[in-house]
Amino acid sequence: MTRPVLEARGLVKRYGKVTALDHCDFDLMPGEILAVIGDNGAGKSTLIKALSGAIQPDEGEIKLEGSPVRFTSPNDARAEGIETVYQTLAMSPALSIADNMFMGRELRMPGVMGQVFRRLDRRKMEEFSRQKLADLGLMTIQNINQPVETLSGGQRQGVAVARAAAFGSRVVILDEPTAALGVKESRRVLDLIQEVRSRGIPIILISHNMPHVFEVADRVHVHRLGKRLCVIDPKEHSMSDAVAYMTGAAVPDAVAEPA
Ligand SMILES: Nc1ncnc2c1ncn2[C@@H]1O[C@H](COP(=O)(O)OP(=O)(O)OP(=O)(O)O)[C@@H](O)[C@H]1O
Repeated sequence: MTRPVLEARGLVKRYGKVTALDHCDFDLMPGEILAVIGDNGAGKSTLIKALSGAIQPDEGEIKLEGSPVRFTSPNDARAEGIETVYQTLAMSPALSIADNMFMGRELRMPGVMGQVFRRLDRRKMEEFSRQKLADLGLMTIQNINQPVETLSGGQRQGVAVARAAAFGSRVVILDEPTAALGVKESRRVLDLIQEVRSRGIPIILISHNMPHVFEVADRVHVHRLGKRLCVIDPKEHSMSDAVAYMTGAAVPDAVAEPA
């Protein structure tokens, strides 16, 4: 049996009287795009926040490649190769694309200039960013020193996904990456997601957009009332099945377990 890259058992997260996660299980298999779908307030964002260290669950266990982990911040998860693009993009609009790519892990100049004077190695950072954006086919961005605020919504989303793909050596998590994007821009982001998967990096995709989910996902985790209701194969279920499961209009007859 293949071991999950990232797994969780019995996650519980309470906010006062609200139980956002109610003994939630989760499995992400190697090299897959796993979509997480569910109604508003079902607990999807809370789940990925727990997996990415943005919040700490009250109960339950998370394992990365079989070993228990306890992330106390997103930086802990990033250090383990788990990169997340949250719904709020967390970009600095006035800074350049290159600066945004590196936020929090800037490259310093070698020797005294870097160690004592903390001078950034801008040339290296720009070169790296240019290469990563080119690798992902983001050729529409002309100038790596362009402030992020001058980019279109789709290009910004592209930079955020490229940043996650560049540093997410184990897992890339995307919370609603195509929300608020036009048709063309969404297409670009969906292509990027598939490009990341083709490099062997598994992706968790949270989305309300069923056509997008059914186009790219290998498996679909249906989340309802704070827990995983079932995992379905999008080739064997229709979009209306998925919507019926997540809203409670129908109950799945078999719960598909990970391979
Ligand atoms: N910081 C918080 N404080 C209080 N309640 C919270 C907090 N974060 C989430 N919740 C509650 O937990 C529940 C799950 O929220 P969550 O954002 O995880 O749902 P979701 O499935 O991502 O929803 P959506 O699709 O609307 O983004 C909701 O009832 C929400 O109000």
